[in-house]
Amino acid sequence: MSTSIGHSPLTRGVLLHINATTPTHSKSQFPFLLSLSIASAPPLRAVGRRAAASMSYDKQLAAAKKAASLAARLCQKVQKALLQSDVQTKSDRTPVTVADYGAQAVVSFILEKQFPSVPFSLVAEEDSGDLRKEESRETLHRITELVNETLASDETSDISPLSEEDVLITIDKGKSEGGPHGQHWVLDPIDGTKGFLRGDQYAIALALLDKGKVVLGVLACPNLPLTSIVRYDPSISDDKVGCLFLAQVNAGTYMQSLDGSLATKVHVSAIENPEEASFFESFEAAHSSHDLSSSIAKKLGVKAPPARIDSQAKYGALSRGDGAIYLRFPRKGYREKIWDHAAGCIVVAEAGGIVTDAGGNPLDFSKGRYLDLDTGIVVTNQKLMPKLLKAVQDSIKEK
Ligand SMILES: Nc1ncnc2c1ncn2[C@@H]1O[C@H](COP(=O)(O)O)[C@@H](OP(=O)(O)O)[C@H]1O
Ligand SMILES: [Mg+2]
Ligand SMILES: [Mg+2]
Ligand SMILES: [Mg+2]
Repeated sequence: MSTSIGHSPLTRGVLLHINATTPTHSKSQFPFLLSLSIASAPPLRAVGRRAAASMSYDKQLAAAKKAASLAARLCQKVQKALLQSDVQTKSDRTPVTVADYGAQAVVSFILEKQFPSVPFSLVAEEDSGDLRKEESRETLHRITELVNETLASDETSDISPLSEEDVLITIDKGKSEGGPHGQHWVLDPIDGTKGFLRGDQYAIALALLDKGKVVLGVLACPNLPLTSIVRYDPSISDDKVGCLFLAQVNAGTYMQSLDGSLATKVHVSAIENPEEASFFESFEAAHSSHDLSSSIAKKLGVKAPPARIDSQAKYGALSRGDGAIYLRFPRKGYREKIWDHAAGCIVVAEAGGIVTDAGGNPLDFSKGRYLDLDTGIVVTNQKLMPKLLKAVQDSIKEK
C-alpha cells in the first residue's frame, strides 16, 4: 500500500490568503527572506551561526528568491491551462513543457541582470536545441509571450520585452559545466515535470555553488500544502498550497508561503524510533526502486506506507518534518544531475538533516553537471542515519 500525494490545480485555486489567526513575522526577524524586490534587499547581517561564517550570500538569496517566485508564477499559469502543444519529448524521452523553458529563461534573465559585474555561470537542465527546430516555431512564440508577461508582472522591474532570439540565448546561458572553482548557479526550472503534467507536485529548484559547495538553495513548490503533506488529502482538504523554502549556509532553512505571507524557521523531524518514521520516495517507480525502499522500510520496522511525491518537494517536506526519511534508488547506470539535488540538499541540511549516498558519503557538487555517487540517495535526521544506512546497505547486499 502507498499514499500518492498531489492534486489537480484545475479544481483548486493556487492563490494564497493570509489566515487572520496565523502568526506573521516582522522583517527584522528574517532579514534575508521577505523582499521580492531586490532593490530593497536588506543589508548584510549576521544571522545565527552565520555570525561565525566569513561570507554572506544575502544578496544572492534575495535574487534567487525573486527569480524562483516569478518562475513559479509562470509555471502556475501554464499548469492551470496546459495545452497539448505545450508538451514536447526530449531526446532522452523525458518530457519538457513550455513552462520548463519559460521558467529557465525567467530565472536566467533575472540572475544575470542582477549581478552584471560578476561573470555569470548557470548550470541548468534545459537548452534551446529542440526549440530552434522549424517545428517548434509556435512553441517558441508561446514561451516568449509567457516570459514577457511574467517579467512584466514584476512591478519592481522595468524592462523592454525579449525577442524570441533573446529567449533562446537566455535559456542557453544554462550550459555552464559548473565545477570546483568560482560561483555557479544551479537550476532545475521544473523538477518533477511528470508531476507537473499530472497536476501534482513539482518544484522550481535553484541553488548557488561556491568553490564546489552549495551555499544557498531556494525551492518553490506551488502545489505543496502549507501544512503537512502526509495528512493532506486534496479531494477533501482546502489547506492552502504554495511553499517557498529558503536556505543559506550556516543560517538555517525558512519556509514561507509563495505569496510571502509567512516566514518560519523549519527543522527536520526529531523522530529517533524508525517505527514511527514515515518515508518519502518518487511517485515514478522508474526513477527509484520502490521494491528496495520497501525492503529497507521493513528492516527498520517502519509502519506507515510510503508517501510517493514528485520532485524536490520531498526535500522541502522533509525539512519541516512532514516525514523523516527520503530514499532514492535509480536503476543501475543512471547518472544523477546536480540540479536534481543541490537546492533540496541544502534545504534539508540547514534544517538539521543529512543527505548522503548509499555508502554514507556526502554528495559532491563540484564534479560538473553530474553527481558521481555510490548507489542511491538517502536523507534523514542525524539520529536515524546510522540505523538507516545499515538497513540500506544490508538490503542492497541481499538484492
Ligand atoms: N530513470 C530515471 N531514474 C532516476 N531519475 C530520473 C530518471 N529519469 C528522470 N529522472 C529524474 O527524476 C527527476 C524527478 O524526480 P522525482 O522522481 O523525485 O520526481 C527528473 O527531473 P525533471 O522532472 O526535472 O526532469 C529527472 O531528472
Ligand atoms: Mg527533465
Ligand atoms: Mg529534475
Ligand atoms: Mg526539470
